[in-house]
Amino acid sequence: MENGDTKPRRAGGRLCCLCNNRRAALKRPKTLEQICRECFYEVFEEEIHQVIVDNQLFKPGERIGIGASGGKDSTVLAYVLSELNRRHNYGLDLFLLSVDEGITGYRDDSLETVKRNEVQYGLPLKIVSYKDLYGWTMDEIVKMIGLKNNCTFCGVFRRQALDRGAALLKVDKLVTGHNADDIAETVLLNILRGDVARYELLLEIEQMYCNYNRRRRANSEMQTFQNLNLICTYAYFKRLDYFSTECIYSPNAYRGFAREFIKDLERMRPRAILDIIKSGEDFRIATTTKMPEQGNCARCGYISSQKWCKACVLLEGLNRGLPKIGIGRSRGIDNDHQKEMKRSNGSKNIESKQCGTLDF
Ligand SMILES: Nc1ncnc2c1ncn2[C@@H]1O[C@H](COP(=O)(O)OP(=O)(O)OP(=O)(O)O)[C@@H](O)[C@H]1O
Repeated sequence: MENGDTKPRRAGGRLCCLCNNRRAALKRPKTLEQICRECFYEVFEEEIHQVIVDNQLFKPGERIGIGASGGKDSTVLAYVLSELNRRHNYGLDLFLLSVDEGITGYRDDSLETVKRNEVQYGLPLKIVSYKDLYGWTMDEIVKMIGLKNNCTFCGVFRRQALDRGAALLKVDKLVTGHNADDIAETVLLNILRGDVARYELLLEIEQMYCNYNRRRRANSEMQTFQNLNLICTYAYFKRLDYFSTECIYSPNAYRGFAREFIKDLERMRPRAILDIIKSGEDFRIATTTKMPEQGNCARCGYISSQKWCKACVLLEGLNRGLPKIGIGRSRGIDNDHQKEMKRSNGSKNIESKQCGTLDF
């Protein structure tokens, strides 16, 4: 995600619109009100609390995993959730869950931040690694396939690794720190790609709160996301300990363009991001459009609309030295595999290896 660690702009010498007492420190994009730091903390935290309550996201006694990358969003999420859990007596058992993709000089450093967060917030931490789950680190994958398409491997493996880690922790739900900017980018990118099926699936998956329901992500009703600038401001004012370096393997120019475009729009109209998300939510797919049917991967059991899930397809390609299998639009294992095997004259049985070494 974009590094937005800019110092928040001062809102002149005006008084806070909410308390009428302290000096205003920033402007809220939603209401354009000038507010002070203390009122900002309260509004920011209570907005999240309200969404949790309105959508009955959690039940007392539940075990909740927090996807912790060490970045600002998940650090703010972990901090705010543990504060709210205490303040409002949610009665939740919170855990940090990190995925080590095996990216030297990036993830190893950010994991050090998460280890400090473990102590600072008193939340137990579980780390699962691509090496243990799939037998490959991202460093090794990039060595084999180069920089092009490496984000596809990383994204697919991470999504599944988070689910596997959640199963190991026996959590009832997994929450991630996707912010409003991430969601708006995804809405825009999928419209630009004309990929409606993926669009719906991503909207479902890339929500700040995903209900974790063993091997299957249920539809979440959570539809409110905090804006990236506000998250940066919150982390900056609160002096939270987070890691803010960009991944060394993520050139992803197309997403970068969408990000810059959205930022420009936001500068002109602060509500732009929320409006893009709203449009995404209101977007209805024509009933004549064929949607993928969701089932389970025949090999590892993970949620999949194809015979094999994307992670198994990609992993098979890596293990066979045919890493292009499964890259690009999802046409299913049979199609991709046949093409790649034709090219390589291969004749091995595709269903020969298990996906990863850990079971659900
Ligand atoms: N390696 C990881 N381990 C655990 N959770 C992760 C990991 N990478 C991403 N996530 C989860 O997915 C969310 C969105 O991912 P994204 O790639 O935008 O994260 P980031 O920019 O590295 O960090 P952040 O979103 O925390 O600022 C994160 O907030 C986090 O909850």
